[in-house]
Amino acid sequence: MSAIVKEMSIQVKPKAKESIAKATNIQKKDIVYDTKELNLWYGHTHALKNINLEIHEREITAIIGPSGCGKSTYIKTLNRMVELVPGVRTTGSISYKGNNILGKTMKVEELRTKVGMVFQKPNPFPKSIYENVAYGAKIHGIRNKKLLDQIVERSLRGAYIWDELKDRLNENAFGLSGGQQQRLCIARALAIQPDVILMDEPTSALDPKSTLKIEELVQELKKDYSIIMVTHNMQQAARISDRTAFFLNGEVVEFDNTNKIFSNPSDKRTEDYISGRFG
Ligand SMILES: Nc1ncnc2c1ncn2[C@@H]1O[C@H](COP(=O)(O)OP(=O)(O)OP(=O)(O)O)[C@@H](O)[C@H]1O
Repeated sequence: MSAIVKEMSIQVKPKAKESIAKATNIQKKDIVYDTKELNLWYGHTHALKNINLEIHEREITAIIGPSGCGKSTYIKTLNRMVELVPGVRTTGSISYKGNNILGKTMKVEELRTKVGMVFQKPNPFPKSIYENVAYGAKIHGIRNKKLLDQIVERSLRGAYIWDELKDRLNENAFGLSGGQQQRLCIARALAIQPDVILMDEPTSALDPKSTLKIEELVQELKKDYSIIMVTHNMQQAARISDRTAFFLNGEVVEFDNTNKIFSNPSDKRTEDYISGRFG
């Protein structure tokens, strides 16, 4: 086992034996997304190849792998955002709570009310803090001020940023720090009361202190939400996720409990990647 794998396993230890036992015994939870034989092409580029993955509810699933291996493409299929790219074609199925979201009968708007998304760079709207969080509710027709106030407070509390922002609700969101903006974006995602939160490298633009806050927040959120997080930061995946999928060249090389992936991966390519031998 390489030094980095060892170092990572030290981080996921502290009770190596116990954690491996836990790894093989991870609690059985319901499946939120069941992806079967998913293939995706951007024109002639075969970006996802025969993906089979089960995402479990109220867990953090990390998606890791080198640049260009299909991580973002995969999570963007889960809310069908990938279709915004012209010329995208898919085969296979992704079942969300039993319904194939790639099927013709799936109502995309309905799906997106269940699936919030947080991006790499915080992307607040050029509006007040309040308006940022109330936005989703307003476009769903909610006009009642009292109800909107409640949604804003509940969502900011959910993102653990209410105390910091409660006296600044009418200020422009652009005046917040990067870390605060990202937590505001998480609050905005929570405001639509989703089941699932997709996160595409949510901390890559943040300093270590803000990163830590987001990681703590994400761990709190998994009590109520299923979270799928793309990350380039393997220590982060090891620290906070329950399961990890390692993608390479559009394929899933290995998908397992995070403790197992980082302490005793089954595939040599996984070990090489987490040891820093490539990528
Ligand atoms: N809009 C697009 N049009 C054409 N090809 C695309 C598009 N988006 C991604 N691709 C291609 O699909 C493949 C997977 O890209 P994707 O962005 O999903 O990878 P990634 O693992 O998220 O990469 P990174 O870690 O660099 O963000 C790459 O070959 C990429 O060039």
